[in-house]
Amino acid sequence: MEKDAKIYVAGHRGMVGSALVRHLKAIGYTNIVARTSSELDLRNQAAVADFFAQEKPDYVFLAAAKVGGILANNIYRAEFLYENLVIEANIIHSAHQSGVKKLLFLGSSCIYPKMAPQPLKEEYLLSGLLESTNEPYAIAKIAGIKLCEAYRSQYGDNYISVMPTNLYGPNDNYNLQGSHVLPALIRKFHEAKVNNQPTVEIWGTGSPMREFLHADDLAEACIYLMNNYDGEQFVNVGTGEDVTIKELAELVKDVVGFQGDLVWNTDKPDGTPRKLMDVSKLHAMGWKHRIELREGLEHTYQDFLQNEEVYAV
Ligand SMILES: NC(=O)c1ccc[n+]([C@@H]2O[C@H](COP(=O)([O-])OP(=O)(O)OC[C@H]3O[C@@H](n4cnc5c(N)ncnc54)[C@H](OP(=O)(O)O)[C@@H]3O)[C@@H](O)[C@H]2O)c1
Ligand SMILES: C[C@@H]1O[C@H](OP(=O)(O)OP(=O)(O)OC[C@H]2O[C@@H](n3cnc4c(=O)[nH]c(N)nc43)[C@H](O)[C@@H]2O)[C@@H](O)[C@H](O)[C@@H]1O
Repeated sequence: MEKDAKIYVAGHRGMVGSALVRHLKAIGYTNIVARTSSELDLRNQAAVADFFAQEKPDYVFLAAAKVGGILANNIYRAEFLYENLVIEANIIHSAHQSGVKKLLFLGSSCIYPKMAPQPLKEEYLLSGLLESTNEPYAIAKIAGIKLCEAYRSQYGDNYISVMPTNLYGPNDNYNLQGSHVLPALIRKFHEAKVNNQPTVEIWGTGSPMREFLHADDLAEACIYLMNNYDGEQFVNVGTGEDVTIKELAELVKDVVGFQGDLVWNTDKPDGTPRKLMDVSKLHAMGWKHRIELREGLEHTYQDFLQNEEVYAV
């Protein structure tokens, strides 16, 4: 990307979008265009088309989506499918119509079959049934990958797709009903500590395994790929290391300093048993994550403490 290029970050206020804006500005990209969802509802096809016709961005990072954890995905199935389909379709098509040079679409590790071999290689896509709790979201993300492939095939558009693993970091979602596990545990252990509660409830059995990448690492990887990768094949982005939910809970308990006990609520779903990304393609290109989980957790807990009144609404 040229330093004076006009870069549109869709979803710039979100965890990933805000990390992208931070990193882009830090390395000298200052011509960044962005709109909040109240300024531009990306579900509105005509409004998106008008925005692209007016702004004509050179590059697009598509980090806008309806995002949530296992419970939200399983409850709001129609919203997760419809909103993510419409947002990605509107942006990808308008990018084509306005002549965007390059677009990076953000998918998710949930696109892979529930029981695929581990670690997950990009070629495992569509080789088996999906995890039911987030199938709508996964189908929308797979459609986004296929849209980018189809616009490249038919029109020659340079649209690439990135599949991140579970993410965490500043501006994460700390709403206990809608969030992912890591921010939920930070909030639960913190509130139990300050309120002297004897126990903290953790969902599921604790046996599923998850990989966690800090949003700052993801932002760096996305900028790296936007500047260095023009391939059709989507690319996994992760750390290549995972932990059980039980190990994660013990780690967050220790970082937060909660002294009580864990209580497992097995009425809540475990979801996919494991979804460890094979990141050998990305490593072969020369990029590797830098923030290890414990260090990332310590930074993220400090960020939570500094922004609790905003995050813990
Ligand atoms: N979080 C994860 O663990 C994870 C893992 C893998 C992949 N991803 C992917 O990474 C991307 C970013 O995720 P995130 O965690 O950063 O999500 P997030 O914090 O929830 O941010 C999503 C952003 O999308 C925007 N948005 C949603 N609906 C919109 C609409 N109708 N019109 C305009 N903007 C809309 C929101 O804008 P406003 O703030 O202005 O409302 C928000 O800033 C998504 O594609 C997600 O699927 C996330
Ligand atoms: C990356 C995301 O992965 C998501 O799957 P997934 O990792 O299971 O989503 P999470 O909500 O992070 O749940 C991961 C695991 O943590 C357990 N867990 C334990 N305690 C909690 C808690 O308090 N809150 C939450 N949320 N989980 C908890 C949960 O049961 C599940 O086994 C997909 O639903 C999304 O679509 C997206 O793809």
